[in-house]
Amino acid sequence: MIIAPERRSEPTSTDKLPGEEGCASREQLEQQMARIGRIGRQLFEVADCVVQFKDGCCEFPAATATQSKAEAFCASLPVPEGAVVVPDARRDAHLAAHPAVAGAPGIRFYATQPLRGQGQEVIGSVSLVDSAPRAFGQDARRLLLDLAALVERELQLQSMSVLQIALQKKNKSLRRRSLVDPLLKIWNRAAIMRILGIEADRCDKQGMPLALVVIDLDFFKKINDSHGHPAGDAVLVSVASRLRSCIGPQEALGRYGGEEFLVVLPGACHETALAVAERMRQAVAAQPEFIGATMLKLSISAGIASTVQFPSASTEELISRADVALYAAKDAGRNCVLQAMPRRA
Ligand SMILES: Nc1nc2c(ncn2[C@@H]2O[C@H](COP(=O)(O)OP(=O)(O)OP(=O)(O)O)[C@@H](O)[C@H]2O)c(=O)[nH]1
Repeated sequence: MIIAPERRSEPTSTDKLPGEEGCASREQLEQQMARIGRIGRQLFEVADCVVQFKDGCCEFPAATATQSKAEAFCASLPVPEGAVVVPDARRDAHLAAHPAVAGAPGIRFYATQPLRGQGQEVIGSVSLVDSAPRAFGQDARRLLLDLAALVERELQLQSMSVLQIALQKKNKSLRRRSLVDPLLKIWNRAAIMRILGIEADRCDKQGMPLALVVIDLDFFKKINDSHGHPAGDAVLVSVASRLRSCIGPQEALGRYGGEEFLVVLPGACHETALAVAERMRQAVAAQPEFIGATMLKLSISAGIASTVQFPSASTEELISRADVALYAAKDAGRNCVLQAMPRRA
């Protein structure tokens, strides 16, 4: 499915395509971890429940400047490979001399459960800290294991979100590539036709006119023949950019064929379309193009058709009417704009 982007005139990398919503952020993860901390505190009736991660293990900060005393205490200890329970830190050979145990804030109880990544590697821990010693039986140990599993599950969801963001980015870039002409950076034929269809429906429903302009570069073959295809490409790029500068954000410019362009002007009657096409003609003719030291005078011919003149015409018929006008402009000597005329009965 081709999706018509919101900005019609100039497809840029900032154009938002539908379905490009964001995913879970680091801020969301921090909120989830804070929630786990609250659950842990309530569940175990401890002063603190700290979730922390080893450096580089996830988006969550390993340590912050604003960490609490309990967080600083947990961060100062190595993350163990298995569960550790210290009912009274004063009686623990490793912790008794720790400044946060020997001095303020006087930590007594400490229990920690490692968090594991999908490869079973230890990536962090969930720890309980309290200022009173306490017993920590099998049920409590089981519950702490469950809490750790909950955190691990949240992290898995987060990494899936990160994957999803990467896929969305890739998808967006693929979609963009399928809509934009790689050389001229304007809508390609499929995209401009899709835009024309959408705008024609919208204008019809809202009782607005719609006009289109078909444009062809004059004597382009000569440029290719005399200066080579790459020089011809450069001329096309410059012409596309000049044409694009003549339209507004709700109007669309696309490459209809080799050196043929289609401009969709929603809400425009044929006078407006004539003015736009004339502006484009002047923008191309006003300044010559240089290929090295060689100066090239460029010009375009254009044909216009609008639903004001052809109220019941399909989009295909409008294009074909504008095409006829374009060929009349070529016959009239080129470098001019003509509008399609309804046939006389
Ligand atoms: N360099 C380059 N040339 C292209 C591209 N697409 C189409 N062309 C060339 O555009 C030229 C179009 O030639 P013609 O259809 O004869 O038209 P023209 O020479 O512009 O003459 P008029 O339209 O009658 O004024 C052909 O030589 C194509 O090869 C492109 O992407 N790059």
